[in-house]
Amino acid sequence: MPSLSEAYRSHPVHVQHKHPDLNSLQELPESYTWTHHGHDDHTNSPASNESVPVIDLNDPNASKLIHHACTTWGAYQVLNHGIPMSLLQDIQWVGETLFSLPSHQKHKAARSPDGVDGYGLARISSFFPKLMWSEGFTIVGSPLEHFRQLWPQDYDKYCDFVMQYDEAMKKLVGKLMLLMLDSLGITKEDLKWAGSKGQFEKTCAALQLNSYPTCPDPDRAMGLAAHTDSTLLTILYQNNISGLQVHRKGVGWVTVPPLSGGLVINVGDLLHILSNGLYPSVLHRVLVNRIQRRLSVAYLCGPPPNVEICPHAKLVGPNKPPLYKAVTWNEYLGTKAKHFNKALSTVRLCAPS
Ligand SMILES: C=C1C[C@]23C[C@@]1(O)CC[C@H]2[C@@]12CCC[C@@](C)(C(=O)O1)[C@H]2[C@@H]3C(=O)O
Ligand SMILES: O=C(O)CCC(=O)C(=O)O
Ligand SMILES: [Fe+2]
Repeated sequence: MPSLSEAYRSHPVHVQHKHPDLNSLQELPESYTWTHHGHDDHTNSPASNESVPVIDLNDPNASKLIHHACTTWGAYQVLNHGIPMSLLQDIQWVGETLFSLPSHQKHKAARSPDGVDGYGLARISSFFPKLMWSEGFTIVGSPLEHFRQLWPQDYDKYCDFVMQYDEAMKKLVGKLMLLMLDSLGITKEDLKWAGSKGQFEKTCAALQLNSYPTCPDPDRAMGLAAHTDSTLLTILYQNNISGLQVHRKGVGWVTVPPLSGGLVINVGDLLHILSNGLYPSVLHRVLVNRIQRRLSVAYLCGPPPNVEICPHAKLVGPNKPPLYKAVTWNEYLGTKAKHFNKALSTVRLCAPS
């Protein structure tokens, strides 16, 4: 996937590569101590019983439910999505095996500052004075070279699971894109890049495996700091351990409980742009715990290389000017690497009213 691999060439992201093995620390080092975020969640607010909607993709009202979820939360969970449970378990096993390798072995597949794939700290780390209690592995295209370093004997077994997961996710992206666009009043014929079969088969994606080891002082640590994804949409599988929270205006941080076989769908910045701000990208973060390692697998999906995303013609009009400039995913990743959470405002055409 040449486009994504080039995204950081002109904006290398320097994050500390030699970090301690989090699995062996008995105390939280100063460099991992965030100012007390006090788990400032929604429990005291009037809307405390609200949570991210759960949508059955076989529900005839799915499109309407998605519209509501995307305008209010920027996220929802899906059931009956067609991804076999066994595939979710296989990819979880790849993650578990990978992150259980000794530190020196994982570093053989380290991500380079101007590269996109490999093992390392979250690339957003460079924007924060403190380190996050997590490690990640990013895959764009084939993981073969890195997996050969990690598992010289049986890398092909791991590659197979990743390829199967990628294929299944691509199909789900097709379904979800159709539903999400339909929920905005846009058809596949309205988007040139929907592909000849209208199944969005040319979309680009990155697969991100995340591990959040058990933490000796979880209240003062941060697994993954608050961010939005740069994507059109992200499909997130979480093992059965809580930690993911989404931010809702007027409510605060709300935990997204893991559902057996469920997948979390996040609205990303490019869908925010395409929908002319109607579907705001969701701010989310991950907290850690003292008892069990948490694992997640994010399928970060964007448009094909060189496709410019701009507010869709059907969502602009005399009273609704386009709010954002046109950008390719690659250009936007560069902007994000430079401006992080201010990236969306740098591509905004007029100030929010
Ligand atoms: C395509 C991508 C989206 C992503 C940056 C990346 O190049 C590959 C990793 C993705 C990820 C996963 C963790 C959170 C995030 C903000 C990050 O630092 O790396 C996202 C990036 C993103 O959506 O901007
Ligand atoms: O671990 C999670 O639940 C979230 C991960 C995430 O936000 C990401 O990979 O972009
Ligand atoms: Fe994310």
